[in-house]
Amino acid sequence: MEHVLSSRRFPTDPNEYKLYEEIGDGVSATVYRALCVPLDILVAIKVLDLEKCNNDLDGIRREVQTMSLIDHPNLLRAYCSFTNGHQLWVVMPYMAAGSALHIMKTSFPEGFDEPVIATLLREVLKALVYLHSQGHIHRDVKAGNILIDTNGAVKLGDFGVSACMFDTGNRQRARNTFVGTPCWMAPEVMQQLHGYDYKADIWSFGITALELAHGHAPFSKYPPMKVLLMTLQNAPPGLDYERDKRFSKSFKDLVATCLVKDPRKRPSSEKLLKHSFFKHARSAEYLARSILDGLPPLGERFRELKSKEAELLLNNKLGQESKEQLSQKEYIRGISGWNFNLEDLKNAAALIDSSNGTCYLDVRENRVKDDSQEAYNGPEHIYQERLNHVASRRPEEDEIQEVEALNDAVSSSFSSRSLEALKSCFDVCGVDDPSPTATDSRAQPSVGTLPFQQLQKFEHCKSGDCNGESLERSVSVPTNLVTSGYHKHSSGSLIPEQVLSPYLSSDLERDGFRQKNLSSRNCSGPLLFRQMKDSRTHQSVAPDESSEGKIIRRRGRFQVTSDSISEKVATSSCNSSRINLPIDAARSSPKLSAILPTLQFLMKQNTMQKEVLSRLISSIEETSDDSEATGSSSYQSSGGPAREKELHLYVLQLQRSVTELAEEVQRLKLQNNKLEHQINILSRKDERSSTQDN
Ligand SMILES: Nc1ncnc2c1ncn2[C@@H]1O[C@H](COP(=O)(O)OP(=O)(O)OP(=O)(O)O)[C@@H](O)[C@H]1O
Repeated sequence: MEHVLSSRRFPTDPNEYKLYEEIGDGVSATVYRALCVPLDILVAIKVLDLEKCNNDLDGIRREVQTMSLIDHPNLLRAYCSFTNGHQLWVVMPYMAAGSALHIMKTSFPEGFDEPVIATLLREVLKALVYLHSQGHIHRDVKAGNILIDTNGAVKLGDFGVSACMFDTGNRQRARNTFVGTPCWMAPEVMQQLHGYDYKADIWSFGITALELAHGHAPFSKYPPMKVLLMTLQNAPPGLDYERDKRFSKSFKDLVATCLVKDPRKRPSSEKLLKHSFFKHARSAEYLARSILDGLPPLGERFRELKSKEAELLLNNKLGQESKEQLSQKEYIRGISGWNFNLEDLKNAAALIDSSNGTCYLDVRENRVKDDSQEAYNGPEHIYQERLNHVASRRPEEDEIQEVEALNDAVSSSFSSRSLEALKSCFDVCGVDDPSPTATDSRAQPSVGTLPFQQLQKFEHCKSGDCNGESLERSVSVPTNLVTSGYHKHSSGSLIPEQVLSPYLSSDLERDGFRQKNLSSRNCSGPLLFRQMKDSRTHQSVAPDESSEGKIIRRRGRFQVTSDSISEKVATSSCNSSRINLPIDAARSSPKLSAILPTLQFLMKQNTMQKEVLSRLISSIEETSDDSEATGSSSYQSSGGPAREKELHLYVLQLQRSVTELAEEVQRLKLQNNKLEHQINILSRKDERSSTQDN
């Protein structure tokens, strides 16, 4: 049926659709049930406000193309997409039962039974196997994105047109209102120390399994900051052998297999599909029978959820909203957003109420404690948890220290922008377009059918400075998708040096790949600024013209036009697209533009020095331990007091070095904080001046 539908031409004129009720909303979009009038087919239309994401149309175009190449029965693809005024409409199959999250919220608040979970997860996993084999990372696997049709068909949705936007545009401005809960995010994505790859989806898959089992994701009641710290510092969540008696050993094993902190130790999606747990999976009819029977219509359920949310908002306005409710509200909205801002998180940290005894940070061990987490952990983790558990409440000074330590932990865990993480970012396109050719993606018919011209027009009108060449550049991007599976692609705006190829299995391969791709990566999307790796980056973004490509400055972002784009320039353009601060500053004052790169460079240096010093300290400590051990044995054998004295002196010397190094670390930390503070002031100044300009 779907194949028949997809071979039909869906109109790209909004007047040909009749919008009915709202059936969903996310961070960036509202989804409606609608009728395609000429075809007399019910569809779902995702409506995105392009005006709110003024700086990533290129990303959207790119994703529209990517989406055109996706074709799998378990993936929700688009019939077509087009602009309507300042909106982007994405027309897709209507999944009448809604998302697994909506179904749970309505009828299964405690989670589904195992055969249902196995059936849902198997279908999702099939979609992931396909995506990964195509070189994509979904990055937003969660119950809210598992869509179900009335016949029990399951599709993984949300390729995050939204995500692109919120990486760079409105999200950043609106972040105080919409900071998602990072419950599904893999630790390596949060840290961004060594990059991440398709294994990040496996982690999210494991979290989704827990979500389907309990009715909510682990830590979902906590504010984002706490979730991040718990994910990073605690043992991975899991099914508890006591609490989750109703689940089989194989389910527990599946979850434990996915939720391993080291991504290299997680299985591939293909391997996971062979897990014995999926023997419990049943048919689509079974699913329809067991969870869809008697469900109220989707629109009605959605309205109910919205009114719950409105209630929470009202409580919030009255000043009675607890942090827990806040987080829950975001959860109900189904926000996951791999998109975080350090300041938001620090603010969230400041809000953490450690007095309730449920969660606190052990300053000595730098770990977040959570009474509830035990419930999620397998027995092997519980001992560790117990070790860290401090039963009594602590005095107020300790609490202040906790927040400071929390901030410290965050600063050391994340690079300054590492939490502006990435989200899945597929867009959709007309499925009735002929396949694009491998050799010339510019000739892709989707460009014609899809509203690239409209998007281009839109962008042109908005910015008034686009010469259209950048459009061509973006159009050429997905060629490698078609030509080879060995190119890496993620479903969204990536940090290419951070996102690793799904095909690289060993560490060696990964490292080699990362090295290689530092210079040769595809930079078509909004990328994270690689801090001061190349000081020319800054020089190249300042002028409006460069020798190697025309750089267009647009609302604090830069774009390189296609003519004679060298990779270097493209890289700097992409990178600079994320340097909100320096670029904004540059716009308002040339002096600031001169200072900021230096400040950032210093910050980066400090971080690096901190790392080197920490390594030095630990190696000195090791040496010191060794020498102590050797010392005592030689003392026993020789019994010479001279030797003892010598060793004692040596130990003292080492201790002094350690103290000095610790002081140095402290000094650098302080310096770092000052710099961060200065940058914040400058950025605020800049914001003020740009508001005045406007
Ligand atoms: N094709 C569809 N049929 C039925 N319901 C849908 C469909 N697409 C989306 N929805 C509903 O709308 C909700 C929001 O859609 P979607 O996740 O695509 O928006 P979003 O802005 O990208 O959200 P987020 O970024 O928060 O995940 C979904 O959780 C789902 O409940």
